Amino acid sequence: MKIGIMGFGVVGGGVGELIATNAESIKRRSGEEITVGKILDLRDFPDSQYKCFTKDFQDILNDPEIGVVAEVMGGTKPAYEFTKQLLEAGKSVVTSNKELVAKHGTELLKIAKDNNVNYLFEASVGGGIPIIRPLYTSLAANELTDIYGILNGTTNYILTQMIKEGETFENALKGAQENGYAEKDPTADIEGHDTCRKTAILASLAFGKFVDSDEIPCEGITKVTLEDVEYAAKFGAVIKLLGITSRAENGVYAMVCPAILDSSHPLAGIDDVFNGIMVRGEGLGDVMFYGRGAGALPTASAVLSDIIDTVKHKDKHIRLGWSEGQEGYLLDAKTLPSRFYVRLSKTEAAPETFAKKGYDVITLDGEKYKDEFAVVTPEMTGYEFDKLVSVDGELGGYNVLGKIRLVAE
Ligand SMILES: NC(=O)C1=CN([C@@H]2O[C@H](COP(=O)(O)OP(=O)(O)OC[C@H]3O[C@@H](n4cnc5c(N)ncnc54)[C@H](OP(=O)(O)O)[C@@H]3O)[C@@H](O)[C@H]2O)C=CC1
Ligand SMILES: N[C@@H](CC=O)C(=O)O
Repeated sequence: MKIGIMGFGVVGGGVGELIATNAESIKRRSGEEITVGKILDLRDFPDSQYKCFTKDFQDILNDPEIGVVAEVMGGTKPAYEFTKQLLEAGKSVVTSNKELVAKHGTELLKIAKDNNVNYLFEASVGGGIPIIRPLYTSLAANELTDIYGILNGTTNYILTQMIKEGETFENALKGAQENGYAEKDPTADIEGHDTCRKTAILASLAFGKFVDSDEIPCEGITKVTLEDVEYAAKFGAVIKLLGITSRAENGVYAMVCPAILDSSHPLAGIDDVFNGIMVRGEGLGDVMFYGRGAGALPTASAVLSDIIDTVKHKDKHIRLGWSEGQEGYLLDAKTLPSRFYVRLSKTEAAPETFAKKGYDVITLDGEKYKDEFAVVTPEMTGYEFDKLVSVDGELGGYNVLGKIRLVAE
């Protein structure tokens, strides 16, 4: 089977490398030889081992020998149009492009079904971690209830570099970019949009109905400070960017936010570019998935697994997907109860007033911390917390310097 590759960047380059390096084992596992027929990219690659580059999409679309195409170019334009045309032309498409899957997955999966081909996206969540396929195969017998995930390699790498190596945010981000972890526009990583897209894909697949990533409440890591990290550590906890989704009787909850996790939490020890996904099911209990969440070869490994699957399922549509979304299906996450960490500047009054009200109070030693302290509120909804912290950023007359949700389970 000949494949096409659209986009020869970090992931596309990794796909090319893995196909060349593991040709024998890929042939053994898929049942036939897989070779690269054409590669679409805007740039030239004179030093590449491949000599089949084109700048014209029609060359891939109209090549009858190409049965599967890896769309690893990113973004929705022109990836959406290209994917649609390929599926309609009877070619399977595999992708790492979570933005496209989150936005147009429902339609593209339907087009794949109508044309008896496949649209697979294992690499779209968790980089090299197998998570998409387990959700619709190995775990298919379970009613899944909750998913908690560290889903973005870039932000987990940045947080780890800042906390463990004392690196600045800017330098840590630069490192993530140099390693090929970050999105073309890293705003998507650090502001949480990438985690949001992955959370939406997991929620749609696990609970069966489309969840729109644009509607998921989303906060990134840009407001997290090293001071917050130190208060969390004194409290026996760590800070991680989480994507969370849970099934309820009348819909699903989903949110993306920095979260304070007790250091005994299964996700607390996941550092660097690694991702971790905890899936909970009735009967099943908890299952953990762990591995490299970004980077050329880990992601290419997931893309290749989909290519092999499509080759093994030639002329057969793999049943996978979710139904259309529905107004009101995504429930209001602010109604969920939680404890909240708040960092406050100290004025003349003492933190004891909070202790008396049932708050945990955290103080840190040293000159740097003499004019501030932190509290952890009793459990309350997001709405109750919003009321507690006034619009001008005060809690009980103290200036709020930072606030982060605690995630207990
Ligand atoms: N990097 C990672 O670790 C992971 C990435 N992903 C996803 O995989 C996808 C690819 O990511 P990544 O490889 O990092 O991105 P890169 O930017 O490294 O690669 C994308 C490649 O596609 C090319 N390209 C873009 N638009 C076109 C076009 N219209 N026609 C032809 N070529 C085009 C780009 O060329 P040019 O550079 O000239 O724009 C570039 O060479 C994204 O959706 C990303 O979110 C998923 C998991 C992990
Ligand atoms: N930018 C993403 C790449 C993989 O999905 C990340 O850092 O996780």
